[in-house]
Amino acid sequence: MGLYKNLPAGLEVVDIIIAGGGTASCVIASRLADASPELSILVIEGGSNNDSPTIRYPALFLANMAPTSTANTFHQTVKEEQLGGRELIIPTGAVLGGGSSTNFMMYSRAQRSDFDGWNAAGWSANEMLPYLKKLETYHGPGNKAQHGYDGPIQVSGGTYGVLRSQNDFLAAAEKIGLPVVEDAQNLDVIGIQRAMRYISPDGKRQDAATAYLHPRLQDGHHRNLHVLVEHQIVRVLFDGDKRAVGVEFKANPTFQPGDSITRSVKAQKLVIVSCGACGSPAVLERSGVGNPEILKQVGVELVASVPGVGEDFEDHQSVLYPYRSNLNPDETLDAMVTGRADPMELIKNNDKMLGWNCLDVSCKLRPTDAEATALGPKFKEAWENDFKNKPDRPLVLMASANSFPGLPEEGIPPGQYFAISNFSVYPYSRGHIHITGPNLTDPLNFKTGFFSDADGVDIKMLVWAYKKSREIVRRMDLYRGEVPSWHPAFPPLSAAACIDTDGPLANDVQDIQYTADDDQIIEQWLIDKVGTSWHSLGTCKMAPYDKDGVVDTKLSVYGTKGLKVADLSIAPGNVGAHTNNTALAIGEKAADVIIKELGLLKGQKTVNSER
Ligand SMILES: Cc1cc2nc3c(=O)[nH]c(=O)nc-3n(C[C@H](O)[C@H](O)[C@H](O)COP(=O)(O)OP(=O)(O)OC[C@H]3O[C@@H](n4cnc5c(N)ncnc54)[C@H](O)[C@@H]3O)c2cc1C
Repeated sequence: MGLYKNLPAGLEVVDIIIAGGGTASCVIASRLADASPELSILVIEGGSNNDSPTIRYPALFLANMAPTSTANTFHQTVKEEQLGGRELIIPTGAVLGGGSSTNFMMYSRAQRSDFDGWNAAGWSANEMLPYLKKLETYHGPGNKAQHGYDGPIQVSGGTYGVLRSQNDFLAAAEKIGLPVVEDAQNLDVIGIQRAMRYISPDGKRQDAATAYLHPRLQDGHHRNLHVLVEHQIVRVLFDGDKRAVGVEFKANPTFQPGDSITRSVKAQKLVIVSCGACGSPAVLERSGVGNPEILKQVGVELVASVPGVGEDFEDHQSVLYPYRSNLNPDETLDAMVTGRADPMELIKNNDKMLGWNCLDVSCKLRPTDAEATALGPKFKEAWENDFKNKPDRPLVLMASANSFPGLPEEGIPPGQYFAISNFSVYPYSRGHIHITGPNLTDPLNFKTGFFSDADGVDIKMLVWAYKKSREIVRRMDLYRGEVPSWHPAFPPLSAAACIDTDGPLANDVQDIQYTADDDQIIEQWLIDKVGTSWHSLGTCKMAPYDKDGVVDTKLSVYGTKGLKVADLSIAPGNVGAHTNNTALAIGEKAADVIIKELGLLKGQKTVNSER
């Protein structure tokens, strides 16, 4: 099997090197290996193999968020002045399969206007839909023409779900006029649906390493596909013609502390950087590709002046709100999260709850015109420019989770909780991520820029989301009040004050009337609490060079030869979705682009050659 912890002899020269072994990378490596058995491919992943129960069993996903976990990298930002000087922690996947191995498994696809808005030849929604279908075997409801039924990634409800809380949420949302739909993942529709997940019908996580790479590493038909784990890319190597000819890499000291040797491997045809939106800019900059001024400051010799590298960082900006409930212990993940249940026992008993991520409802929502107007003139202007005439564009995504949204060390009071996550999907704020030195150990200069938009529109998105989500929850039968320390601290006499109730509210629940003071309290709360949705993108944009672009529509890096970037960093605009699906689709599309460029078709069909 071609999976190694140390590079074996004989692999000093390959055809293609893929730097990073995450979501998009696993797709690209697998499709290229299918296209040509002669093509030698080496994936170099900084993290370990993904053979851990906390990855395989969906219900254990929060274990990967513990600060001691090696499955994620916990990037630290600079002090963000607009957030009261807070330093944020932004986790990204750091294991074979990348984010797809550690994410929360919410199945969610971008909207039609997202791909169309990228304005990139070959990447429109109609051109991307075949890739979205190719990657999945869909077990959910909806129009069959818009889903795939024989792809590597199984999308299903998994082995567990709580119908009572799903029905309760849907009914409460309908009471306030929100649209409930079968399938909000068909590119065109928004609304509230029973969640589908990257979980197989028999309850296993569907990460890209498990679904794409491992079967090929084991089937005996892909002998030229090689994967080196536990090694980090230092930089890409170029010849005098600015052609990428290989990479320098080192053992990751977390896994192999005694080895500090810098090694190199050569690529005869192509180097593909696929280290994610928080990793790819650093690899390019250490290689001499980036803004000349930044590279000069950090002592890296310039190879290609590409000022867009590391700019325009975007994420979805998020806050989670827990509520008390009358849910039963077998209706939440709280026992597992607090350590009251032993995961090893559940595994031994093949417990169905293991095939559950506790996120049962998924929502893509937008305000009415009147609600948009009530959020102030600047918000109204943004609404009219960017949302009003694009009815497929949600303002926020919301999900309901049957669990307390924290780790045991955060002191969860005993009980059964559910939580609402709210995040904005098209924020106006931008951040950046750059190196501060030429070495892997040099810290990053990373700023999310959350809530830094000049017109203060981003914060209003989350004000609207908070109020709307509370109105849904207050109409649910299982609602027993807010967990006050996790909600804005409204004064006790405010109509918005948190409550503790023994039963559901009476039938004729009226909307809370928030005062100007209440609104201010919400905004301050958001400044104090806003964090990541783990959906980083846009730092090596596919855009014209003079618009901060880093790659062209064939994913080739400007000013270089034989070098591509292929991961979520290339997304030139945000998506109204959790981002895993878009990363997988970028992988599928990138593979087709490369297969055609290298002339590997030999009678096989790529998606677009079928059209
Ligand atoms: C905690 C969390 C929860 C999420 N929840 C969801 C969800 O429920 N649904 C959803 O749709 N999306 C979710 N996402 C987002 C989604 O998983 C990511 O957008 C997606 O995985 C990004 O794919 P990528 O290929 O761009 O990068 P990644 O998958 O992050 O891959 C990058 C890879 O490069 C490696 N790497 C980085 N630097 C180096 C280096 N120097 N050398 C070698 N290797 C390197 C990393 O270890 C990683 O494996 C979540 C993400 C996280 C982190």
